[in-house]
Amino acid sequence: TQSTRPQRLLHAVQKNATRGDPRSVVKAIDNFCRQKEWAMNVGDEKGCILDSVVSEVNPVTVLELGTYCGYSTVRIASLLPPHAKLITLEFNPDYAKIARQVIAWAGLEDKIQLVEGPSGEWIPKMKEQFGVKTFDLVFLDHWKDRYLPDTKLLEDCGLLRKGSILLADNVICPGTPDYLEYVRNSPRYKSQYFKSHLEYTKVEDGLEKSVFLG
Ligand SMILES: C[S@@+](CC[C@H](N)C(=O)[O-])C[C@H]1O[C@@H](n2cnc3c(N)ncnc32)[C@H](O)[C@@H]1O
Ligand SMILES: O=C(c1ccccc1)c1ccc(O)c(O)c1[N+](=O)[O-]
Ligand SMILES: [Mg+2]
Repeated sequence: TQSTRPQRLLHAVQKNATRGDPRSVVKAIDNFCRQKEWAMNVGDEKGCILDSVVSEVNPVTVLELGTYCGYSTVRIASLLPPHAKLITLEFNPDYAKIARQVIAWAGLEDKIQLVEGPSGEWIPKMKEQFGVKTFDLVFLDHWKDRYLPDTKLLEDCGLLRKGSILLADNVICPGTPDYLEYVRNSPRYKSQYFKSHLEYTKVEDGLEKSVFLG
């Protein structure tokens, strides 16, 4: 039977990356996506911006919306301090299955909790199920029409505190116009755009970093 792209991406990790070495996993995926098959990981160019924001925030609690194969999950978790935790949400079981194996290859199971299911259902359960008070950093990278409703849900569930950072991928391509309008015009956020390119291409894209002001 024909393999899927996530399966081929996982095989490229198992073939080319060193077990327990997260940066080699990131490198192997970027090489696979540049040389063999494009895939919707945040990628190496926007990934460097992601790295700098993660290092600056030094978060203890991170929420990622949209795991896919775990590329950005591993990239973020590899920069977290010892007792920090990253919760990542993925509602496609086939993608989740691959991501668990990529995360295991990187040796980051202890820092990452992959939760299978839709963000709209799981965000309201964060406090009771995972003992989360608030998130220091949220990486939004799931379907683009969910960025705004899930941001409002995070606010309503009291999961953001003064200084929480939202970092959103793809605000230009494919684009998240309603989200962008909200975080750029709401008095409750201070936003900044980081110009870049759609992963593995020359098409313009960028990340929007928004600080919740409480
Ligand atoms: C662009 S991919 C994530 C890429 C990943 N962040 C990276 O950079 O490696 C988007 C993922 O979000 C998942 N997704 C979309 N909407 C979702 C939702 N409401 N809840 C959970 N997962 C969702 C999709 O199944 C898909 O795997
Ligand atoms: O929506 C797409 C998309 C649309 C059409 C074909 C392939 C992907 C996409 C493209 C780049 C991204 O960084 C990304 O996060 C996504 N996504 O699905 O969430
Ligand atoms: Mg993206």
